[in-house]
Amino acid sequence: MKIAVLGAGAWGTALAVQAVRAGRDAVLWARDPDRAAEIAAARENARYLPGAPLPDALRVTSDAGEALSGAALVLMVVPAQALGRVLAGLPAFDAPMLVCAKGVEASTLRLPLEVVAAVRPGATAGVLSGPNFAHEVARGLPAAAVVAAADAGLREAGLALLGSPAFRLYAGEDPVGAQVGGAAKNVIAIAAGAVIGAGLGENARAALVTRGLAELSRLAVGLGGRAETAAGLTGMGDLVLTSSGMGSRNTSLGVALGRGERMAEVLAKRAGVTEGVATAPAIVARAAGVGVELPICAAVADLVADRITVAEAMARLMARPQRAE
Ligand SMILES: NC(=O)C1=CN([C@@H]2O[C@H](COP(=O)(O)OP(=O)(O)OC[C@H]3O[C@@H](n4cnc5c(N)ncnc54)[C@H](O)[C@@H]3O)[C@@H](O)[C@H]2O)C=CC1
Ligand SMILES: O=C(CO)COP(=O)(O)O
Repeated sequence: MKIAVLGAGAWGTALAVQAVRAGRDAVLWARDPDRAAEIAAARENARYLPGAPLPDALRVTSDAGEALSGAALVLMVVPAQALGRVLAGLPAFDAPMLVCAKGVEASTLRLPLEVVAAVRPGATAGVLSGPNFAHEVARGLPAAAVVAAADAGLREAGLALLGSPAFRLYAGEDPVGAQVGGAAKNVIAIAAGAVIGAGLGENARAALVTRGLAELSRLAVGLGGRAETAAGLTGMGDLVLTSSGMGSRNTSLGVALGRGERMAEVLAKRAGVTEGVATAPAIVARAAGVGVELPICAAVADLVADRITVAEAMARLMARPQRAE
């Protein structure tokens, strides 16, 4: 059985390695032919996932038709802001897909599966999400994630095709909650990093992570998802992982901002995507549309737009009216 992995960043590369480990015929698609050739020749994705050798059986191509031909499952692993454009440019395919991006499309305020529905109406799609740093999955270290989809066949196929002893997959029936968790945790992680960078302490970080969880839970419910999903791998699990240390790009960006660096300087130094930056204002606007307030995400949106400092953002959050937890 073949799995096509579209997007050769860190996570796409790690998932392609995982697909081979799970016994599948895996093909990794990179949009740039030179990059695809470079990865195939070096047997390593030196730019996005250095130090992770690629198994011989993994094929790398820049031809999307070749990647998709005969695939039983497609993993969409381009960043959230590129998902719609990439989907629109693909040739026709029938295989179900799992979107692995975590974010909200800034131009439309859509969650990833809403992007799929708009660009590829009728496609069977779900999400793969959970606390998973790419480099650890590539090494085969133990990890768990959720295949969340409305379609039972896709949930079963995802678990059967991609799971392995070190990559434990759970079926999830709340794709909305899973997508909100994946998107919001990136934003909250920026806040968590920012307070650490600014020297505001571990108490502040724990408070932000916990109240951030309340934000993502409220929004999941506001968009038709389930509150309890927030307590699972795609909510609390990923929020804890992402907010815990410099292994996260979102947290490390927050730390740099907390230390007083400007956004332009921070972004200029990084090669990969930091999803929380574009998602912060988008998720706040999307939540406002359903009457849900996200004060921490709103503070991050102001922070990444260089409108306030970390100290000002924290002061604003601390000055909110007292209320029941
Ligand atoms: N890196 C990780 O540990 C994990 C990442 N994710 C999510 O997976 C998604 C992809 O992240 P990474 O693989 O880490 O990204 P990355 O930063 O390692 O690489 C970005 C990839 O996206 C490609 N790309 C950028 N703009 C594009 C465009 N307009 N069209 C097509 N391709 C484009 C780049 O060429 C590159 O291959 C994100 O939504 C991220 O939140 C999810 C779980 C783990
Ligand atoms: O999604 C991730 C972990 O689950 C990766 O987080 P960062 O994008 O912050 O590195």
